Amino acid sequence: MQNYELIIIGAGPIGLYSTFLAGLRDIKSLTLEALDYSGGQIPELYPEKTVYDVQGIPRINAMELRDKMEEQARMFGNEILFNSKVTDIIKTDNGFNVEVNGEKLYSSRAVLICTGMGDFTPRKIGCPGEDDYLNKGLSYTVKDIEKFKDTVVGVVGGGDAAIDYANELAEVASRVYVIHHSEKFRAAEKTLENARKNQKIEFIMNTSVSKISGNSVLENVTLHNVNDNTDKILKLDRLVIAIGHVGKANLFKSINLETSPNKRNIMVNNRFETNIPGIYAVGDVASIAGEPIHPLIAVEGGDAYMAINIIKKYLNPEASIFGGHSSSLNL
Ligand SMILES: Cc1cc2nc3c(=O)[nH]c(=O)nc-3n(C[C@H](O)[C@H](O)[C@H](O)COP(=O)(O)OP(=O)(O)OC[C@H]3O[C@@H](n4cnc5c(N)ncnc54)[C@H](O)[C@@H]3O)c2cc1C
Repeated sequence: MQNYELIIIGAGPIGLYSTFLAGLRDIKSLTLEALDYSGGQIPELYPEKTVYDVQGIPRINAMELRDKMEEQARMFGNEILFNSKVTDIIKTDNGFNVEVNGEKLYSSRAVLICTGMGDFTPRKIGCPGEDDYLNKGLSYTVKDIEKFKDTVVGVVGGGDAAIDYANELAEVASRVYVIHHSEKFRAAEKTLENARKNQKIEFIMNTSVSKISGNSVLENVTLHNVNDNTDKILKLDRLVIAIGHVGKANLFKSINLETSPNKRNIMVNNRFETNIPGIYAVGDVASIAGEPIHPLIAVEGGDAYMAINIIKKYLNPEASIFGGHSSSLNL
């Protein structure tokens, strides 16, 4: 069995930054990622978008940012393994055994959980036809925007992902319908305002999709108005269902990590410690002292910096909590 000081679970933005920071603090770490690429939500949910709110980078394509984060993560040679889904964490006398893909074991003294929103299982509507038209006009994300050129698209949802997608799709599609089951939105006000001003976007409120139909590809959706109980058919070329993901924070059966009431976040204190000594959590998966963290790369990157310094002190009580300024290094 291979031994490490620290095992980092997840190579999303925060797992990648934690990997770099572990190298910076001279911690022998292994990062385990379920997918066969890094970046978490970036490649899965918004590869084509521009990011504006990372310190010192006025604007950057999300995938370019991911590439730079992976380059930074590899700076000190800390290992990253893909296709390695952590399926269990088992407490031992000296730390933990970490089970990958149901069998292979690695051991470490500490574990940092950076599993974000989990393994990206999309939440389904659950209506007839949903499974039949997957990848035949129906998708849960927008990965290749060119495929939507000159099409009529329906976007289901009222959160950030749905309204972001509607704005993005309106740049290439001929018409975009936002189909939302209520009158209230969870999306950021500015994004919603932009969508409302866009002539190509039409909002269909208080409406759910009750059936998806077509021949070899998706052609129609049946819309059910939840207020007056009427149905109507809408002709579409494509449908994007963006109503969130089914995430469960603690998938590790041998340890009893404290989670939020909805089971989507792991509870940590302001030192990013979970209820199990030696196991830490940071990034979108963590909830600090019961409060949600701002789901932002810059904010959670700062948290990862703190967490790694705290882990350094846990691994070596003689070490200083502050590792010094990176500008003093001569790399
Ligand atoms: C549409 C959209 C736009 C956004 N725009 C911005 C923006 O402009 N600026 C900004 O700062 N933030 C933005 N965000 C938020 C930002 O992407 C997240 O805050 C960030 O991705 C959180 O990183 P993370 O590493 O905690 O989690 P994630 O990105 O969710 O990554 C978690 C990783 O862990 C892996 N994983 C999960 N379970 C396991 C397991 N058991 N074993 C191994 N690996 C596992 C997953 O495969 C994934 O790669 C946006 C998010 C969305 C959805």
